[in-house]
Amino acid sequence: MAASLGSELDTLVADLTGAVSEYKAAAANEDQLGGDLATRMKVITTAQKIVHATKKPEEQWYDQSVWMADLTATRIFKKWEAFAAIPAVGEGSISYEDLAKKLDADTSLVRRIAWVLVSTGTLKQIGTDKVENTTKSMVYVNNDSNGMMFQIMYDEALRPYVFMSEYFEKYGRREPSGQTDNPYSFGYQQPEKTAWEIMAAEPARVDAFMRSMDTMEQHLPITGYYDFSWVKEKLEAETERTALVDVGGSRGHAIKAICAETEYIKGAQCVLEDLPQVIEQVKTNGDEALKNVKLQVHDFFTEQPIKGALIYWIRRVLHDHNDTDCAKILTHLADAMAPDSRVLIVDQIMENPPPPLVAQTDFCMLTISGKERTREMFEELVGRAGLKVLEVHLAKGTPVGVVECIKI
Ligand SMILES: C[S@@+](CC[C@H](N)C(=O)[O-])C[C@H]1O[C@@H](n2cnc3c(N)ncnc32)[C@H](O)[C@@H]1O
Repeated sequence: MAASLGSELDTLVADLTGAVSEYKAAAANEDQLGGDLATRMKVITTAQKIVHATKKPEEQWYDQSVWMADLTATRIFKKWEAFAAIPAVGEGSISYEDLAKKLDADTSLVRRIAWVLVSTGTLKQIGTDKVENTTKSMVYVNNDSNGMMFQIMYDEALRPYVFMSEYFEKYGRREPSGQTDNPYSFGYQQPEKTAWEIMAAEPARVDAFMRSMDTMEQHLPITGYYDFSWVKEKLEAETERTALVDVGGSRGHAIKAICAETEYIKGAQCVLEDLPQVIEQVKTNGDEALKNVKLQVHDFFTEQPIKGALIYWIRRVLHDHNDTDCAKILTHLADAMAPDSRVLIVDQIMENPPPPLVAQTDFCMLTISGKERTREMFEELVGRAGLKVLEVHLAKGTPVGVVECIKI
């Protein structure tokens, strides 16, 4: 071992010991503000650095090939409901033979697929002929939202990834910019359609996608990192004024969270905007917490109908779109703003360079011509719409933030 590697490992091990202490302290305090998540991530990233430093360059393909097999084996077992056919954690094991009978498959085939998952720790083998679930494999049982997240990434992103190099051969080495003719539609061999049109043809895929969005929600806090209190005084002086318009607000979950957090922003002062089918669904759902909220059908590529609201809130929308389309969306908001209005863009704020989970999200958005953005990219983007960034408010322990903008 080279001396430099030895001292690098010593430093990393000391960092890891420190990170573990911080994590234990944060976990003991039950820090609700994400400190627990942040300190846990530090343990993981430091441990990964140790592995990275120890691994030789010529060994990288080992992991890459193992992950390819693991992804595929996991997807097959999930589709076959094999994880559900194995007793739940703590309830024992099943022989490969009995599992194969339940799955109507060859025992030898079931064992070979399971071995990949045993090798990566997803499943545990007992002796030579039995297998049991682990807490990791249990996420693939019963439509668990984390398992659905894996499924959606495998089903929706992997095929565009596999064909992406061919895409660039055909369309040129350019960032994709269209709703159609992007790596997603190319990968699905329907270049003339948008991702949503392709997915909509199979209701089960749409259902899986919606479930995965629920999981995303758990990782992307809505409240707790932006101070709405400046709105309070304004609303006391102008009782008729719209407090908040949620642009592309979907089920109204952000409005509910903000009203609950602030109390001084009332549902009746909020407007939920989305496409007709979404607003129709919200009406059908009849959510009691949204009963006073104005439901407004609106296409954000057209003129904003609610003028002079205090806040135009636009969350997890811009990363679906290229810069030209985002500038159009933001320009409609800028045109509707009063001098004291603010646009709050809520999205991931990428670091440069981004950590793996954010880099992969950006890469995934590339398949549909969307992108994640750094603070500088947001500054440039909002400038194109006649806005300027006042401040960026980051949610502790997550890559999410509010980009607070005013009119220039
Ligand atoms: C990724 S979701 C984000 C939903 C919500 N803002 C949130 O934070 O979870 C994007 C939303 O934009 C809506 N949307 C897509 N195109 C739209 C358009 N042209 N006009 C208005 N809403 C649109 C979708 O229906 C969906 O509800």
